[in-house]
Amino acid sequence: MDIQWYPGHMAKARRQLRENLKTVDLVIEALDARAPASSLNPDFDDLFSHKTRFYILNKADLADPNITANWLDHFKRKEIDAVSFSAVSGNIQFLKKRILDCAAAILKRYEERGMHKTLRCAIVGIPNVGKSAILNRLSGEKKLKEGNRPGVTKSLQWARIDEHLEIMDTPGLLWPKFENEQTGAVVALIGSIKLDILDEEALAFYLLGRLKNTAPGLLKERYHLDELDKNDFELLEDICRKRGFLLRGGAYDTERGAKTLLDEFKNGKLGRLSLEKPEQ
Ligand SMILES: Nc1nc2c(ncn2[C@@H]2O[C@H](COP(=O)(O)OP(=O)(O)OP(=O)(O)O)[C@@H](O)[C@H]2O)c(=O)[nH]1
Repeated sequence: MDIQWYPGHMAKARRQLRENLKTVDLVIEALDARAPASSLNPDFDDLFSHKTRFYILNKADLADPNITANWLDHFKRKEIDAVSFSAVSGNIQFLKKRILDCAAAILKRYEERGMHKTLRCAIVGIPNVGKSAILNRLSGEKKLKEGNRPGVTKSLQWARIDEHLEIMDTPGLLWPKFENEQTGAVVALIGSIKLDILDEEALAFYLLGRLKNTAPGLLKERYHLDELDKNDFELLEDICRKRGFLLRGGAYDTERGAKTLLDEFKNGKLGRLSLEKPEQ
């Protein structure tokens, strides 16, 4: 798989974001807790080099909780303020407090100057990590459109959370070229690239290879597989057999099998799984 994915609207959104940065006190970077390394846009180091940054490892409900805890330790050691969260089930008051705590020094400076200023944040991240979902939870309203596919948010938009906090939602931003195939595959697996531009079967084989090693029990259980000691194509055929995915003439519909495996992983149907550990 040779993945290159940097559509024009992202370049435009990046430009607009840069132009609006003056009005932003704190940058909140939403990562996918299942893949904090690959969902960390390396371009942000340059874009936000002069800003205070705060990481939210979102979709923690889908990730392995022990591995997420290791990631939080990892960021703490690097002196990066980070929190794990689930926009589906997380405690929103806790998240709000952590954001305000992270910006305490900024707020103190405003106070010292006699300004009682609302904290202005931008929430940024690669597509589909849950930026709009987090914002909707924070504001207590479903103001912003969400969708389990990349590219739902198209423009910058401010949302007032309360008298202390305003947050700007931003379109998902990737970077022009993935440094290796693995990053591209992981970004695709968490749903941040439109899958129709990829070879879905190749991605499904990659996922099967990973799951065989990291979560054999969950894989067997979900697809009622008796044994995993086979090549990835045979495993995909086994999944098709168990699900009854057959083409006319009796051949296995591996395209459908691949699509199903990828969708079920993306939506957390296989259980709580992480694709990356900090020590890797
Ligand atoms: N399970 C789970 N699903 C989540 C969570 N946060 C968001 N989602 C789902 O993930 C999908 C993407 O969420 P969005 O809020 O649209 O993501 P986004 O980062 O704004 O996406 P773009 O507009 O493409 O940049 C939606 O289907 C959400 O309901 C979470 O913490 N847990």
